[in-house]
Amino acid sequence: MVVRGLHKTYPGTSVAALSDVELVVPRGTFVSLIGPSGCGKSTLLRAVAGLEGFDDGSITIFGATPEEACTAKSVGLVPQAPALLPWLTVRQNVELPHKVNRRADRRRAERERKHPVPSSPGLDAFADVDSLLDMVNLTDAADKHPGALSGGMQQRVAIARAFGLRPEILLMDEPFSALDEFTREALRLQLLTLWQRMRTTVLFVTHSVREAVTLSDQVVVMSARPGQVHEVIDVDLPRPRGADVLLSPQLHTIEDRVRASLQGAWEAGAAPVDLVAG
Ligand SMILES: Nc1ncnc2c1ncn2[C@@H]1O[C@H](COP(=O)(O)OP(=O)(O)OP(=O)(O)O)[C@@H](O)[C@H]1O
Repeated sequence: MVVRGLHKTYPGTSVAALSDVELVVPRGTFVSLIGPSGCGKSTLLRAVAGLEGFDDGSITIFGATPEEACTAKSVGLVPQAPALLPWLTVRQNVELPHKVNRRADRRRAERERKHPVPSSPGLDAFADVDSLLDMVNLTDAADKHPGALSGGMQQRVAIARAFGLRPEILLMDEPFSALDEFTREALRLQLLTLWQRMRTTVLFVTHSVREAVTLSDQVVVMSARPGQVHEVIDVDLPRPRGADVLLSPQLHTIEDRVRASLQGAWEAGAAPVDLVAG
């Protein structure tokens, strides 16, 4: 996925939400977006999803425009609040998109024949709902309705459903932000395990440095006013990332680099553009 020179100013505002944003998310990688509040992370994600127009620049999702990718159902979105259908069970919620869109399933199978996902020998197993539910520890809750689940469990259902559709790119907009820290940590590790099996291309918005570094191949630090890419930091930690990696000094060193970059990004955007001019 490639973003070139993206500009976006919301009607009625004077400062650009996004200005000259450049971003490359290589196929099969996990990339996080992090930055101060208001730097345009959600705007960028929504533009990639085809939900938000932009004034200038381009977005190409493995050869398609966001609108084409949306029509082809090759973009997945996991929002902050899991959008589950309350009258369906967990299993039915995960199965539903396959039932209503068999054509997208066929397109996906064709795409995966052309671009086999690396290091995913067990990928086919995850097309089946039982394996997906098992991966997110929801086997025992398969026949329950969302109302009977905790917030963390509901978000796991949404994540299983999104990965099960195997989109070309999965956009995740702070999916754990409403959860307590303990649940968040557990879900982060489950997402890490799931992703390491599936290798779906992911663009992930977060406010958590720990989350970004633990999960990602690259962390994109954004600055605000206007929203721009401040720095791209490679997370060259080995995968799979087990306890040895997650507790390693290297991980803490990268976290410190991201924190320093965030400080620089905050300082870069701290003086509002219109005040600087005055
Ligand atoms: N619908 C809108 N109309 C006008 N301005 C908007 C709209 N949506 C967002 N903005 C502005 O665009 C800028 C970027 O907002 P956006 O929500 O993308 O930032 P963000 O980095 O996702 O913020 P946060 O981390 O707080 O979720 C902000 O200045 C915000 O006020």
